[in-house]
Amino acid sequence: MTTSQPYVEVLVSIARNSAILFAGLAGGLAVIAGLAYLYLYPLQLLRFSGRNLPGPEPTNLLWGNQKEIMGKNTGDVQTEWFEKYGKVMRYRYALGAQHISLNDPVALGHIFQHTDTFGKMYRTKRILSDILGDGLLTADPVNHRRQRRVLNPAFSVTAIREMVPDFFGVAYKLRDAVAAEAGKPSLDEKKPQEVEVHELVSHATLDIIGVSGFGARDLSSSDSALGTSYADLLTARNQANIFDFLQITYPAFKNLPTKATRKIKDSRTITDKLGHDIVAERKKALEAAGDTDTRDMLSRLLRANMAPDLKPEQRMTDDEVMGQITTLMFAGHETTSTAMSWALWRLAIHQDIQAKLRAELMTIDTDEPSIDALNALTYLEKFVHEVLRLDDPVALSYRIALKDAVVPLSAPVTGRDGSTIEALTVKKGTMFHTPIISLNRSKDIWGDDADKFNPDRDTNPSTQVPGMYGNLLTFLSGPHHCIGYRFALAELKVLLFVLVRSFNFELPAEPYTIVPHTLITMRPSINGKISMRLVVKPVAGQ
Ligand code: HEM
Repeated sequence: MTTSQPYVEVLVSIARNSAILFAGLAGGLAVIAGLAYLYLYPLQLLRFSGRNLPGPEPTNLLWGNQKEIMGKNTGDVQTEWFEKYGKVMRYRYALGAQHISLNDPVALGHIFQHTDTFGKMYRTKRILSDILGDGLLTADPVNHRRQRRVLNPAFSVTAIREMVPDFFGVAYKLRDAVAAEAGKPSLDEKKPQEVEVHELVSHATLDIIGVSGFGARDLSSSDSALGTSYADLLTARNQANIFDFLQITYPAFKNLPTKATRKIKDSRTITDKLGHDIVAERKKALEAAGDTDTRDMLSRLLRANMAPDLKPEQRMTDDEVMGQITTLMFAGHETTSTAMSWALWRLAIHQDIQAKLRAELMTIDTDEPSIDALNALTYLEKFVHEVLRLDDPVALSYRIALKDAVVPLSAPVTGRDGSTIEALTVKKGTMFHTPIISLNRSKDIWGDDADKFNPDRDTNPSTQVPGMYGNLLTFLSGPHHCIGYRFALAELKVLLFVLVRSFNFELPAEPYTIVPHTLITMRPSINGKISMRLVVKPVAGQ
């Protein structure tokens, strides 16, 4: 026996044990991978009620079709798929999630109408309620009905008519800000000065919601504590990372203190405190004899909430009232600034349309027409409609079946197995992906030139769409339809009236690629940064 023999034995034994360990690990991993595969694909598919529907095959086991969806502008890939597979299809999201996606007006109308059967998804509500609190966007169906009833008078035709002078006040400030930027010398002498219009418009829409929403002037100013804490909330939301998404999807990650959640929590504390002060102050103003400045939405809401004929159980709590402040800022600010920026972009591309619109606006002989006078301008109405059709700021919505249900269809579809599907029978938990923008761009509804920007098109197509406005789903339909749609239309018209009479909007000499960047709204972006830069020239004689 040599002295090296024990070492050899030890080495052989280590190698044997390592091999066993390695085989064990590899086996364990194979079992996990097998279970993951079963979970990600066959099990999810088996449980899914839309498995017989046509649709694209998943291109990746883990991500399903999500990479193709994320790789294009929102709604574009779905629009292509609807043309290929029909108005009702299924596709797969990350981690095996199966979605039914619809472009059928009858099915969409049914889903948006029946809010007790088809609700908002938990994760969407969770993102929003962390930021906004207990407002209309996040309320469950029973509280939603109660809140909506109290809020309705604040959005009536009369209420909007009375708010329009405040819209003009902000619009003329915006005009001055645009003129100041346009008048600055260009940093590059070969190019005319460009104006960052999205930022300026965004300040204006925040100021409009501040003053018309709750009598708070200059929300966009850095001196406004509420405006600043709200801006911090949005920044934190935009900085959310993979851990934040895990928190939303999997409750186990709920208490993980990420940078974004900490920032949201801190800003919420400030926003809540300021919101409380605003509510207390508006209540006091309402109770004070002779108070006349109560045309803002919060005052109207409080008045409706304090009405003697409203039963105590129908009233909103103070927290709910406060939740409406952030909800209105959020729902009413980014949406309209996005629509307005895309409107200016369309004008810059189509100089003929801009000239025609300006000619109509110039026929008005006052600087502050009433909303009725603006509504009588037919080309302005057609232009706004076309922007809201093609450049719809809220391009997508989601719903989940809260119970087993049957969804009617406008026409039968052929299943993968060749059978005819007259109506969709879905199980509780089925997720619906509803790309609003695809219906707005549907060739079946708007004709072969549906992709073309054409304000002169007939806004009354033969297929009726169950939307609140102009056969579009832009403001959705049913009990959750946008409560602010009249407000938004009036605001867009006032801003266009002031800006287009004052300036000509043009594309930069070397146009940038401006693409929609979707995070709830489809804001314009240049090279990944939210932005829209245009050349702005004063209109002669103005
Ligand atoms: C062009 C501008 C706007 C667009 C495209 C738009 C679009 C929408 C859409 C699609 C929804 C439904 C979301 C869903 O349930 O999935 C919605 C809801 C809502 N919008 Fe708007 N909106 C706009 C402007 C406004 C304005 C100006 C306000 C307030 C002043 C506002 C307040 C709200 C509120 C509070 C809700 C929740 C309604 C509910 O669930 O009952 N929106 N909006």
